[in-house]
Amino acid sequence: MKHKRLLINQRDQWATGADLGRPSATLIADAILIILNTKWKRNLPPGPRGFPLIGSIIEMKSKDRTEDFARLRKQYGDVFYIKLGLSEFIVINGTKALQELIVKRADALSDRPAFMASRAGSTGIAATSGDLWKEQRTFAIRTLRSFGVGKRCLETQVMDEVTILVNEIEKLKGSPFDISHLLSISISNIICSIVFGKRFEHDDEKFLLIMNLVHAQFSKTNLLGSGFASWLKYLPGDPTGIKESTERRDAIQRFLIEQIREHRQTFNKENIRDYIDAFLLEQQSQTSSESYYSDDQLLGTIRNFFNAGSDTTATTIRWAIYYLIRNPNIQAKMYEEIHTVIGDDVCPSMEHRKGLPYCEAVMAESQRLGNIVPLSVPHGVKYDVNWNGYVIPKGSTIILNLTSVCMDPVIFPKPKEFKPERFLTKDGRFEGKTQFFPFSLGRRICLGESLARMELFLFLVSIVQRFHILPEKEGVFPEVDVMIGITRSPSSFRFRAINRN
Ligand code: HEM
Repeated sequence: MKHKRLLINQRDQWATGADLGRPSATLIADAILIILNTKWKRNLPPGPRGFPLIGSIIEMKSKDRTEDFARLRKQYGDVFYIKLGLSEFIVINGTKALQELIVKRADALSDRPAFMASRAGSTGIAATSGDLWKEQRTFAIRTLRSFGVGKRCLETQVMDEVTILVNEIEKLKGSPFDISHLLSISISNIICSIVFGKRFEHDDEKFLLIMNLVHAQFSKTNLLGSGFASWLKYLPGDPTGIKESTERRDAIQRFLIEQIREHRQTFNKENIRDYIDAFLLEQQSQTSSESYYSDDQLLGTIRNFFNAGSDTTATTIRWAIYYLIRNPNIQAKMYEEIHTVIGDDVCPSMEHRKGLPYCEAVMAESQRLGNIVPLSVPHGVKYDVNWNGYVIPKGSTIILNLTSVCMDPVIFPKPKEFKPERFLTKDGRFEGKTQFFPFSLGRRICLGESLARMELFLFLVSIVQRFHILPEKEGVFPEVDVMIGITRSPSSFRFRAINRN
């Protein structure tokens, strides 16, 4: 009702302006009215009025888009329309609207917007749409599963990396350090083993450089900016960071091309070692020249796995460590549970998960408050969708405001506080709230979710089992700046890890 009333108000205002027919009205004013009336006739969801060419760019006042969207949501409701530059966006807020649109209207709202496809060269899984995306996603899920993803057998591989990480931390003998590099190499090694069939050492300078580029790609890339202001790349300088982002992407790509070349040289169809081999085998079996299994497609897909599979999980664990240092009582409670259920000498395994509801709650709360992918990844609209009397227009870009869920005070009272208990029932069982989607929802839901959940559990529980994690200086809690790109990540911070024995 609220939306409808607002829309009627807007219509009234616009109609009044048009009816006045002031003789002094300039050509530009006429053009504005035509554009505004066009919006009205299309029956779009309510939203700020905007100006020709720039749309409502002036509404984007904060460094953090989610703050702008929260303000606009209060004004226009859960689903609002905003034009930024020449591009049209529909921002979806709150559990109910996200489920109604992204899940129930999945057929129309599961594409990617055209600007993403052109940025990523229309290859891979994350930026593609239609039959190509469906085929590649299905192949990816099947193949990842055949290499253990979603199964218990992957646990040994993850635990090998956990053990190496814990030993590296041990070598520091409690002196302050920043875990970012160690963690990203450990986490990345898991997806590298599945995709390239190899892992990298913690002191491998070349690989560390690539990891830094991946982190910068996620924490600095302004995906929305490139959606509505791609023309800025033609201006001198690099006002939106698009050029820098493209350079990073090319450097990562050179590393990946090297991996593919090595695989081609040693490929043996009788011994399929990893994802690249599985793809090459499929490529050979394809007879049509229109095959979806092109070289570019292989590169695009492994770029998705390598990027998405490395940084997101490592960032989540860094948030969790940050919250545990700042909340010593919660850390103590988490350790107590691990100590009681697993003990200090047995390695954690996925089997322990059910017996560790408090640890589960700490992880869920770290994902919620860390809010790693605040606006998910934009979706595209395949055809006009009618929703609550409005039209979600074909060709517009959908923003899934996942922050509106993580920070919803009705689902999560006092949302800015770190309170794992909110994920526990009265009798202490873990209750993963169904209205909470850190991995997004609908057909595009993260395809690495089960791998990420396994990594989060085994890494975090192992770290807390072995070490008491403390601030760099006794009694001075770390403070971080929040870096917002595709992901929301903490700036680097140092802490001490003291062996509990
Ligand atoms: C805590 C860790 C992770 C989080 C929070 C996360 C979150 C997300 C989100 C929000 C999306 C966008 C979904 C949408 O478009 O609506 C996504 C997509 C994706 N994720 Fe993850 N992710 C994580 C880990 C991983 C891992 C480990 C992999 C490795 C396989 C992965 C692979 C992908 C891929 C390939 C897509 C694109 C899916 C598609 O477009 O069909 N992610 N992820």
